Amino acid sequence: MKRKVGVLAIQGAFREHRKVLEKLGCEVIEVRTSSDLQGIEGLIIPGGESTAIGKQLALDGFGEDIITAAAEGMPVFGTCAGMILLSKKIIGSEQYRLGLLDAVVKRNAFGRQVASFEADLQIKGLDDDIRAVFIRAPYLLEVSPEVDILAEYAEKIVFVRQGHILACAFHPELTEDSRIHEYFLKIVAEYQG
Ligand SMILES: NC(=O)CC[C@H](N)C(=O)O
Repeated sequence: MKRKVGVLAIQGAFREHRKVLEKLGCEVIEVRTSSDLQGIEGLIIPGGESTAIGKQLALDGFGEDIITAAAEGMPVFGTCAGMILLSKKIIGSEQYRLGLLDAVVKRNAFGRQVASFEADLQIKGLDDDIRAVFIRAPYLLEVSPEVDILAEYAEKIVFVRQGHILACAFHPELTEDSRIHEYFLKIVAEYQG
């Protein structure tokens, strides 16, 4: 049986995530409304523009339904804008957020000069480095003790796991290396059997 994984498809890099998940043998559901959440075993929130995605989540209880599904055990993986949307607190912004990750996030945090860059990251639990693509990336300023830090770049927190919630500041869907998605699928298997 194929794993059924949802990708939030409001705005941003959802097609790229879809491709990686399909390559890994998943059935991919593009999630645009609450009813699309039915039957999915995990959800990816892509990079893009967190304010635009958040505005849609704030409508018709869509975000609340994602929070409920996560509370019932559905793993959620947020990348870049997705990490912002998962965080409990966004510095300097009152925009909508899901708050599933006990962390404080800073948007566009690496500054204008280095708005986009690539770096090799050492990831906890992986043998070889990952080439990570950062695009106007956020980083986490603070995390609670329940949050496991999986990678840092320039001493900033850029990849974390809190139980079945996974978040990274970079774009794992833009490189050929699919180990980050595989890591998420392991969490899905762990929580959904
Ligand atoms: N590549 C991205 O997802 C950038 C995130 C964007 N800076 C935001 O705040 O939403």
